[in-house]
Amino acid sequence: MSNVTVCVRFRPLSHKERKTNGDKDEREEDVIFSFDRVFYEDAEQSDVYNFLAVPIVADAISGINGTIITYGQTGAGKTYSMEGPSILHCNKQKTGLVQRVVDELFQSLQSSESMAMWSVKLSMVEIYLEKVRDLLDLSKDNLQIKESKTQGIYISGATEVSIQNSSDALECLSEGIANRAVGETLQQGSTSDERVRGGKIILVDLAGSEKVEKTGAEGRVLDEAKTINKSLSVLGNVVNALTTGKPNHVPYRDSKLTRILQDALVGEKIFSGVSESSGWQLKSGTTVLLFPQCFKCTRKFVYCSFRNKAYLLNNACWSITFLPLHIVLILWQHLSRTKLIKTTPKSTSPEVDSIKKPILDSHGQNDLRDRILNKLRLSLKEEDVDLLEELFVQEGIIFDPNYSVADIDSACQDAASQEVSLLTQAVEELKETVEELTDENERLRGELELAQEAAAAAAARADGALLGFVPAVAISSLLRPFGFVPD
Ligand SMILES: Nc1ncnc2c1ncn2[C@@H]1O[C@H](COP(=O)(O)OP(=O)(O)OP(=O)(O)O)[C@@H](O)[C@H]1O
Repeated sequence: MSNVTVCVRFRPLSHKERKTNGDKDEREEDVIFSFDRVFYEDAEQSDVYNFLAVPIVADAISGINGTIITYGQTGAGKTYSMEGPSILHCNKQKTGLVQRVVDELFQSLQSSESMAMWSVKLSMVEIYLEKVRDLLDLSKDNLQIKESKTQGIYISGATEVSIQNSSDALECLSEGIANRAVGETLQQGSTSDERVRGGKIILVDLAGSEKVEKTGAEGRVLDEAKTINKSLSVLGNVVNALTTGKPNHVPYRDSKLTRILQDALVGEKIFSGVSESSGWQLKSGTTVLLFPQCFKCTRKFVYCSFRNKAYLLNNACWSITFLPLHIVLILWQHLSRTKLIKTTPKSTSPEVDSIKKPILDSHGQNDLRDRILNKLRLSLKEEDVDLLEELFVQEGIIFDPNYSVADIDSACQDAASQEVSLLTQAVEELKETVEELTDENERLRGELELAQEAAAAAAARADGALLGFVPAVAISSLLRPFGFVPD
């Protein structure tokens, strides 16, 4: 059964980060996401592997494809999670996902009788400026992505190294990594009798999109950043199309990344008997999205939760000083929709159960979130909606599992009317101020007129003695051009 799992991993702060701002509480606001699993800074590599990769290896051996994608800003820990400190030389505790996947794969294959005939092939490619480069043969710098009935999506002409054991695999991976891997694919196939069963594991280290914003990059670096952004945005569009009812127009072909990941993301119409089922599902096995992060401060609220797998990440936060937050949010929005494709929740471990907080089901939660925010946006400004979000979170309205949909709706209305009444009060206060100012203006005008009359009378008395009668107004207009202004 298809499944998309979304995890976040917080790495420990480095010594320098601790010195600069690690001890300070710089939080202005919390960021709250929900994930299938949160790995905190004390999580071991084995915890991450056991949760997200073990099922993928088991699926691959049964001929089901699996994909692990890491996404995050520079220095967040993508490579550490994937490869550990070094693909070849690192202690057991720090060994990354790639090595563990390889070890487990060979152990399982070698111990499985039904897998007496198997073969494992490994390819490594990098998508660079929308060209697929072969990291095991750098002369192949523009490989084509093709599709066949038997193989599904494949990279035509990519070097496939036959691997007999895990140390061969790691040597080969290390060679490819030295050629600067962005994406890595590890493919395993097996044959038995006349049946051919192939499972593919794709391991992807997505480049971060923040580079262009933070560095003001130019030239080639800018081109690089733009293509990275484009492929991330196409990834979002693909997931969007799969989840929002236009599966006939899924733009897999708009980027090399999505084309390669098509098997992992593909939507497939499910037929049940003679009647077509309503849903679209992922055809492949598990796709895992791992977001490595630093455990730092935050500025904005976000929340989402998923059916039977909702986690409240209380007080978990990170710095947006270098986080391309809007990119993450857009991606996140797509990812939360991805969850809607999933039809059968997987059972989770007791450890996971102990930290999770199931809320509403994914449809309910997403509908509810959209409804609340759309309602508020109709009547309030964006900043006000942000404030209300803050209020909701502080009051625990959104996330308290005891709140019903009706409670939340009514809380939303209360908050909106509270906002309206504050605004009405402000208008009343403004009206009073305007009235006071009008009165003051009137009073000043009166004083001015009196003063003008007095001045006119005095002038008339003086002129009358010499010239006879001259109207006061005429005197005042004669004197004004010379700067005379009566008190
Ligand atoms: N979970 C962790 N535990 C201990 N150290 C970690 C952890 N995650 C990352 N680190 C350390 O943090 C630093 C940055 O990690 P890493 O190189 O994996 O980041 P990255 O996301 O791959 O960055 P880039 O995109 O620049 O390659 C490294 O020194 C790494 O050893």
